Amino acid sequence: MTNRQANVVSGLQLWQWRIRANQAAIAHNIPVAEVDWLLQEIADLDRLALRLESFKDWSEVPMGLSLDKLDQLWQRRLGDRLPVQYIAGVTPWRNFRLTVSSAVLIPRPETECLIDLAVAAVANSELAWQLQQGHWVDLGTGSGAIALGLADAFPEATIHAVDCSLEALAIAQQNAQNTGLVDRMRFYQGRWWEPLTLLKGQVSGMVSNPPYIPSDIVPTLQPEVVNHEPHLALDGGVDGLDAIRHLIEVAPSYLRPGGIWLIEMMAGQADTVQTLLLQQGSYSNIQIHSDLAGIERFAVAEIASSRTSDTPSTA
Ligand SMILES: C[S@@+](CC[C@H](N)C(=O)[O-])C[C@H]1O[C@@H](n2cnc3c(N)ncnc32)[C@H](O)[C@@H]1O
Repeated sequence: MTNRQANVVSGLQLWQWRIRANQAAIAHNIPVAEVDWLLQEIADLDRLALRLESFKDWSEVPMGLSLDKLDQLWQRRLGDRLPVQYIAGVTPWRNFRLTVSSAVLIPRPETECLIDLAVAAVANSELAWQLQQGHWVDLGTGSGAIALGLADAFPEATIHAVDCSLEALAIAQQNAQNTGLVDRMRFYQGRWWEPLTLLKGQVSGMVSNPPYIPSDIVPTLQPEVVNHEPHLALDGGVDGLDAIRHLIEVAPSYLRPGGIWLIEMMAGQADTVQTLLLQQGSYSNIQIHSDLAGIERFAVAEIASSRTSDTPSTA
């Protein structure tokens, strides 16, 4: 987003644009709230000014882009279903305001739960003190959301963020700089665990939201997703479980005994993931957790000290 002071528009012009944008949103079945959210992000307008429409009388409203450019992008929202977060270039996630571009998945609200589950898993561990100050990894970091959440939740930990996309890593690093957490974060380009060989046997926790959508479902997703978000972030192979299977197999040689293994998955995958974890033989205390919509969305386990498996439970 460019400097807000570089573009100014009269309050009346912006008020007229907002009315047209609201009408178009309704006609295109897009939530009207997106218009005001976008105006808060790109113009110096707060909720009250928007609600009372007090900005209508302002001679100048500073904007991050020109009204023409804003309108062009809004037409893409309507016609191409470009996600509004890519227009604004930012999205809220936990207590962060994250930069996003079409190089990264827009971090989802349900993914926020991964951080709370990581904190709970540590709190319930006999090794809580060691785990919270050790090495944590976010595999497939995208915008860096999970890595930042971990850095925030575990102030004494070092966070290692991996992605195979250089463009995504650039965004993740920018977000780390913006939040002031960058000193405890490391970034690596590569495939899942591969760049982290030096950490074998030492990692306190792995958190990942890998691509998990079966390949034949990807084209059926809503146009905002399938036409604009990176397919590298979505496509999990024939049954959606390629990446999760790999993470189950390889993690035990990187995680320390008692280390936490935590992933996000898709509705319908929980039973298979639980079985795969059990069959692998290194995991104990396997639990499935639901998201706020009641969908079994997260799997958490720990590396058994004796490296033998345990009976699973559903939380
Ligand atoms: C579903 S997105 C998750 C992004 C972010 N962690 C989040 O939750 O919003 C999956 C991420 O995994 C990355 N990815 C896909 N295949 C990968 C691989 N083989 N190795 C490392 N990262 C990979 C993608 O580039 C993408 O950023």
